[in-house]
Amino acid sequence: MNSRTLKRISSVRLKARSELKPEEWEQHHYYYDQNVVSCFKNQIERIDARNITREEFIEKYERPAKPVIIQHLIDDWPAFEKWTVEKLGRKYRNQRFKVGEDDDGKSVKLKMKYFLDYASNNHDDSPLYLFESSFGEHPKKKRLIDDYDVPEYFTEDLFQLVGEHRRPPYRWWCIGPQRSGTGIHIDPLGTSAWNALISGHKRWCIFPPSTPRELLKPTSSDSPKNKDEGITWFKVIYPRTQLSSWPKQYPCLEAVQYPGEVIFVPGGYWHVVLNMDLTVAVTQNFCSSVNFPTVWTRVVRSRPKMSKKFLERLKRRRPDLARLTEKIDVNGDTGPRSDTSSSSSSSSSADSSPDSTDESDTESKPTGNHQRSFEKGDESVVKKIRVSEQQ
Ligand SMILES: O=C(O)CCC(=O)C(=O)O
Ligand SMILES: [Fe+2]
Repeated sequence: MNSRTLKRISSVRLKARSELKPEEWEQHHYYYDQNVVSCFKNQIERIDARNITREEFIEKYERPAKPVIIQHLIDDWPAFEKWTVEKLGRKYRNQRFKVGEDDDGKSVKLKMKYFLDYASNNHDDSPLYLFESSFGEHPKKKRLIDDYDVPEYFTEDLFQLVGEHRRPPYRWWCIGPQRSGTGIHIDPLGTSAWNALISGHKRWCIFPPSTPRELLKPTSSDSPKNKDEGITWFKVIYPRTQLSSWPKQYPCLEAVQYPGEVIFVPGGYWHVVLNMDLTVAVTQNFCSSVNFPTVWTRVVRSRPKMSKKFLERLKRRRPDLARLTEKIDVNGDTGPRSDTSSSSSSSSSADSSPDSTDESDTESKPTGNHQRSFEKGDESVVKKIRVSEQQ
């Protein structure tokens, strides 16, 4: 690493992971372990988008909630030419991108030129991960939007109805150094996701929604300072999933995602990701008419203000779904929540108080050393909630 880079990285490391002393970033020597960044499993079904229409995809995969890797869905994206490390380093050289959050929930940012130097020249156990959700609102970074299109299978996007400024964050542009990743989690608000890989390789494990969190989540005794990191999961939990004693009803689906492939993660599924080499990807979460009943329940419970606006817009634009909300029992069980704190099963005050603000939201998108929140505008809110959840 260049000495300027090192200087910037030292300061960013301290802000993004205040619990780690400088020497603790490399304490496990994972850099020297080739095993964790290798994978020969291929347990997630693959399909070729050239032979499957949107309607077929919805009936065969989205409705039955089947995880699947889709080939040839994004072959025409300009991103394959535009998002090479060289070109990104030139076009966005001095733009600052989010690589983490500080203890107050504020974004920690780093210029592209420093991040790319760090990404290819660090020995960290779980390196910083560039995970940017607000590129759409930024004069220069918003040029990234021109380089991809939402794939045709995923074009229904009901949160669009509440407006760009009111909807929860929904798209993330990601550059992951080797060994960086996303700890085990369920995506927020019952949303499903697609994740499109432009370059590099991602190792995925996916588990059914019914898998008990106690089986899947590393604890502080497994790894006192790194329990939420993707690599920690692969070191600590993954080996257990491969034993004959692992419960058969919670199968581990493991696969490598290759460049050009899009993975579909249905709402409610647990998933964990490790970047096997330097990756560039874009991912979006969505509410469609298929996952609408679950998402609606979650929105009413944790974003009461947004749910009112959502219903108002649905009445005008999707009266069928507006009528459907009357039949949904929002107090019923919708399976595991998306929060990651092991102690938290309590519901937010929003559940019972219609006047409470959306700030009581407990649905965040927390992963590894980057916490992706589903809150817009005030990132500190999420941190506040996460703290209060753990009390
Ligand atoms: O590519 C990754 O790191 C996984 C991202 C993910 O699961 C998420 O953003 O929810
Ligand atoms: Fe996710």
